[in-house]
Amino acid sequence: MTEVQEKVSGWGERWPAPAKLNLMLRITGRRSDGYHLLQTVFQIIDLCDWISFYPAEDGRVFLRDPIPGVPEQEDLTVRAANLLKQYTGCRLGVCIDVEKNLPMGGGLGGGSSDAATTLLVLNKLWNLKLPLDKLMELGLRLGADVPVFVYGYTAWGEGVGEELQSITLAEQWVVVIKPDCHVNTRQIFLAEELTRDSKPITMRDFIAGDWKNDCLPVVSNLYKSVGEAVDALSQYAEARLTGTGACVFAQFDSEESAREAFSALSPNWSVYLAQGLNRSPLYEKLEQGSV
Ligand SMILES: C[C@](O)(CO)[C@H](O)COP(=O)(O)OP(=O)(O)OC[C@H]1O[C@@H](n2ccc(N)nc2=O)[C@H](O)[C@@H]1O
Ligand SMILES: Nc1ncnc2c1ncn2[C@@H]1O[C@H](COP(=O)(O)OP(=O)(O)OP(=O)(O)O)[C@@H](O)[C@H]1O
Repeated sequence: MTEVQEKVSGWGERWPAPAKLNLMLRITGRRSDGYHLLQTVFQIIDLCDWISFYPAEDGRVFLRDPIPGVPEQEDLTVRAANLLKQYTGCRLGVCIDVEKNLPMGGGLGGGSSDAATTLLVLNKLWNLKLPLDKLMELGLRLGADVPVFVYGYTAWGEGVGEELQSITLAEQWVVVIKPDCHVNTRQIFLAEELTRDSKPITMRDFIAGDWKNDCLPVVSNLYKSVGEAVDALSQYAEARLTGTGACVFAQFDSEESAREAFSALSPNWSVYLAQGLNRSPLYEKLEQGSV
């Protein structure tokens, strides 16, 4: 494929896979299969992994550089591409190049977002024409956080996170601390002391400031550095846990106040400065129509 063809068709381009924050997370019950029923607000933010796709002639799906510690066949991008092939019978191949910026096991949903970007972009590049609801359904098979990234809007989520309704929020600045630990999502959901009977709330309650994350007590008990990060960030604004952690974040009304907290925390913590978005940057690129 020539350089010109790659540019026109979307092959070889860098596609964003943005992170999310769970602005609140209530566990309202448990399904018979053990999965937990949630109420959450997923806010997309502008921190991204970047993924490029290159045609592979022999029908093989492979990574240019596997992520250290993640076996290639378990990488969520490879699983997403293989799932598309299996579901559609498509015989094409792809080489996937993931530029990994988002921390793993941080509750920012990086692996899930990588999977969603792979589903959406390969649906175009392989000309599969699967509708959005089918891509969301396939995404759910890969993880509970994949559907919201396929959906592409900041959203209110229920069920296990697959019943989504877009909501428009202020695109506030956020400071995110990544404590020096990997939280195992499964371990948190298995914890006996986890609150599983929170009363469902309304969007209005959330807007009025009902922001609790039911996982925080369990996570900060098991991972001391999460509690320490909450204390450090609380000096500047109300600190919250995203998902099952480990990342802790706070929102700011101005870039200036966010930068101030970011600079003060940077010497001691791994910190990110970001902005909330109502629409995924992936869709902005998809809608530019280059593919
Ligand atoms: C905590 C959140 O990040 C909130 O956005 C998600 O609910 C977790 O989504 P995820 O990382 O994509 O998680 P998955 O890979 O689907 O699940 C990991 C494990 O967590 C447990 N799990 C996950 C989601 C859920 N609603 N209930 C669960 O009990 C299950 O044991 C599952 O085996
Ligand atoms: N492309 C990928 N990027 C990151 N992790 C991947 C990827 N493929 C597979 N994984 C596996 O998924 C695990 C969870 O990664 P992820 O970055 O999604 O964590 P997370 O931010 O805690 O997710 P969530 O908020 O959805 O719980 C990793 O520890 C890794 O073993």
